Amino acid sequence: MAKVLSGAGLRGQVAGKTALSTVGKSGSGLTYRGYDVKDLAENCEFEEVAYLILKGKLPTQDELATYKTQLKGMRGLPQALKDVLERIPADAHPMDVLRTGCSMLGNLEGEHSFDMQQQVADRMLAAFPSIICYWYRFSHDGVRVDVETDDNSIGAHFLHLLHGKKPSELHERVMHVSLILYAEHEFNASTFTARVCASTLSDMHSCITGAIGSLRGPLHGGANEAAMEMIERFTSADHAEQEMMGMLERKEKIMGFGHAIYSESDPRNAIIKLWSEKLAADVGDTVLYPVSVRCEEVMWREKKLFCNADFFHASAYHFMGIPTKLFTPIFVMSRLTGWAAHVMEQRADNRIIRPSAEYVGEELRSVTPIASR
Ligand SMILES: CC(=O)SCCNC(=O)CCNC(=O)[C@H](O)C(C)(C)COP(=O)(O)OP(=O)(O)OC[C@H]1O[C@@H](n2cnc3c(N)ncnc32)[C@H](O)[C@@H]1OP(=O)(O)O
Ligand SMILES: O=C([O-])CC(=O)C(=O)O
Repeated sequence: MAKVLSGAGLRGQVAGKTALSTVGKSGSGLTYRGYDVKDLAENCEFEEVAYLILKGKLPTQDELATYKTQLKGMRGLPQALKDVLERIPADAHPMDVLRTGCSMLGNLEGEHSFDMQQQVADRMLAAFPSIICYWYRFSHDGVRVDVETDDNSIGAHFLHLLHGKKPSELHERVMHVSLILYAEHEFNASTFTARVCASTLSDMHSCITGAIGSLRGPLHGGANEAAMEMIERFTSADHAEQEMMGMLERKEKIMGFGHAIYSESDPRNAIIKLWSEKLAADVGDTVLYPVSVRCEEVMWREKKLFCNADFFHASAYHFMGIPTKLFTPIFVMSRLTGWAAHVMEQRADNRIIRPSAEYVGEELRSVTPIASR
């Protein structure tokens, strides 16, 4: 059954054109520049997909090697940015840290001309894991990490900085898959934020800073953290079922379920679920994965609501030892590619985005002098 795409929230309204992705249109559900996300997640590294999204085609072996070398060389952070990160308290939300980090980078290395847009996007792609881990390790462990690692991928760079050691092959592969799944999703709220900002001919850092703010909310990217906070309260699958039934009765919103566009499933879920299962076996988990599966069963049985991309990401990240509050920043490290490509697409065929509002306020009236009010 197709989802009714109308009503509030601009649902179902075409707000522009894109050649970047299709959501819920083709049989496969999600495509990036014509490639099925499942195909990409099975056969590619994240850097190949970033190249596809940002530069328009899948790279050759040589192009990929050059791109990865280029990104590796851009991992360092200017001292002024490190100084700012060191002043942000440990109890700040990491999404706020990234928002500030991105904005500060824009002050230090601004996009002075749109000719710089590719280079600016690549720089952010390389620097965001450094920003988040530099702050996290300094504020939590008192360590000033050397962010210029020689890791072969963005995911490995992130895990290495976070844990102080190179990740296993399994963890590096899961990071590739996760970053691929989160990379691009048409006119979702954060991407639309970036495009609105781009439509004023603003700079890339402003567009991305705004998008980070939109992604932070629990109805969007923040749902993976909210899902984790929920599932870790459940001690068994039966306990999960009992609690979920109560939440549904109380008409509470359950994070990690439902979608604005998809009607029956989110194609990213089956992929990350499989990796979560592998990671559960790897760490010998007997609680969190069965709890997650039961949540999925209950929500479908009771409400015909399905897991979106965020739900099984929660357990997968947890099994890799990633602290919950860093879940949504990983989403940023990936979606940055989609945001930046949408900014470029908007700029290439721009008209300022300025919709109209239906006025529901007072009729015209005159001002009563202040002494008589
Ligand atoms: C990567 C991502 O950003 S994916 C989305 C991540 N967000 C979440 O997981 C948050 C939880 N989910 C939600 O809040 C919603 O499903 C959204 C924001 C994703 C989509 O919102 P909408 O398009 O407005 O949802 P939709 O129109 O399908 O809702 C239909 C009904 O199902 C309910 N519903 C939808 N999702 C949920 C949920 N997760 N838990 C409980 N009820 C839900 C709605 O409240 C609505 O009920 P109503 O008609 O009585 O008001
Ligand atoms: O498309 C949406 O509304 C939300 C989403 O799944 C995403 O941004 O990945």
